[in-house]
Amino acid sequence: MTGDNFGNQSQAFLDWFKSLPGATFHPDIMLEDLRDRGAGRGIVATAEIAPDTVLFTIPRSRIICPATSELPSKIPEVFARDSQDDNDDDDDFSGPSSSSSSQDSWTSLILVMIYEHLRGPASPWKPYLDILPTAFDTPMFWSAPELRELQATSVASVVGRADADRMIATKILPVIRAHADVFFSGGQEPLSDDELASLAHRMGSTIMAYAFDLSRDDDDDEDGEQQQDGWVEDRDGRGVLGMVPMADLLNADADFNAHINHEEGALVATALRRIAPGDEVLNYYGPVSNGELLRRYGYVTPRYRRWDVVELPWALVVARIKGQLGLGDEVWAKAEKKADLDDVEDGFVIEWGSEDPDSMGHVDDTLEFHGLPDELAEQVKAFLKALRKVDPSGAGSRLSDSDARLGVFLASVLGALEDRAAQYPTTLEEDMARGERENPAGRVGKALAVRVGEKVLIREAQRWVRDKLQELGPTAGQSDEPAVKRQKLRR
Ligand SMILES: C[S@@+](CC[C@H](N)C(=O)[O-])C[C@H]1O[C@@H](n2cnc3c(N)ncnc32)[C@H](O)[C@@H]1O
Repeated sequence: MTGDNFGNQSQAFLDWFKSLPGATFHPDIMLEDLRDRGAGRGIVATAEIAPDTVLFTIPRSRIICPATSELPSKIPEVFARDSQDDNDDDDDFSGPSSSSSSQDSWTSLILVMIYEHLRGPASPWKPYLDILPTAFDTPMFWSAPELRELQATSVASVVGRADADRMIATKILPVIRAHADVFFSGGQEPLSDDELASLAHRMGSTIMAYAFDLSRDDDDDEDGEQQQDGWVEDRDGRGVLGMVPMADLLNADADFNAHINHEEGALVATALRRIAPGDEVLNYYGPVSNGELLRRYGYVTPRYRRWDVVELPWALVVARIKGQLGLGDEVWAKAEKKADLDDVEDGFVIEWGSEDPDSMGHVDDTLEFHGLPDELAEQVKAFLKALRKVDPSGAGSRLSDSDARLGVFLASVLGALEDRAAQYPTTLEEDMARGERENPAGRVGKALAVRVGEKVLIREAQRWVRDKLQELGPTAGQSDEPAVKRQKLRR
């Protein structure tokens, strides 16, 4: 694309990066304009790259964080150590934030980023700050009609705009107002509250999509090998957060070819496998659903569907068990008391059960439903056991053998999944037809992709349950739903 400053800013950033003492940048990679596929800037290989090649190195001293910015030395009381030790409510930009004035790793970095931004050319990170985004596609910035397109998806209830507004009002604006001489030291006009709040939103969203968790130590992961616990995402929003120039220019997918090693003095990007000329160098943001990817990063990809999730409320399962066994509230309450569970989970996560990427960053492309959560089965089992005791001649008499109990469990979950699907105002078929008819671009297209992904997951979970019911025999769970052969889905 021509006629804008995009290429010049990329070049200025690259020149600046290469000039940093201790930084390295492999000659066979380059920054690329990927806006035509909605991916901003990215890094691509210009020649074949061998596995384990060091792609670039960022000295820790060049990361933007409270330890490297001069801001904490100017307002030490705000960054006092003991106020940052408390990470309990250190959720993320849109998550719950304590009402106290103490700063956490999110708000500390937001303050640092605002300070460095307001310094303009005086900031040592100016060429880097110039290429960070000013607008976002995360639902935090969507209009009401756009948000409605998210329907009953997992992301709809966790957009977090109000929490972010509250955090900015209680932890960011008061600090800037109290230290206006520090934040506006260049003699510029102080910004209004609205301007500052919008700047804080911008920095918070940048951190959400770009910052790295610097407290992660993967010394034993120096060769990019899979760690004992599997792949760890680079940004989990806890610990010490920092903005890592160049590392955060890597886009990501569920199938990826590069990894950022957190070494003592530097962060080092290495190739996990051979990268062909023209291929994009891709990082890994963790096994997150497309809904979560949209919430944090503002994009979706077909491959991330493998980690999609749907929350199944316990109340839907309970309603189906009660309906099936003809139980009133009173008997159910007695069973609940009898079951005497420490915690009754009020929802369960339905997911495909897909594997993590292998040690070279590969995932296979099949989507296959692997089963219901064990915790859901355990909780239903505990209630059915209790029912046998509190209502032995009624519901209990229909729960005497294990197949009967399994049938009730499966049929209830099948019904609950149907009720969960009905919470979305449109069906999967309607969504797919709309996708084919309109192929909507932008935010509406992303919302459609998230809800189609969730509805396909529900449909496949239903197929799996029907198969299990079928195996139990024709009368199991008194389901009159036809059995449908489970199929493997291909991307
Ligand atoms: C860490 S940054 C990566 C660099 C970014 N492309 C840029 O131009 O600054 C993360 C952001 O890049 C974009 N991104 C990352 N991976 C992507 C992908 N596979 N497809 C589309 N956009 C992607 C999203 O906007 C995301 O919020």
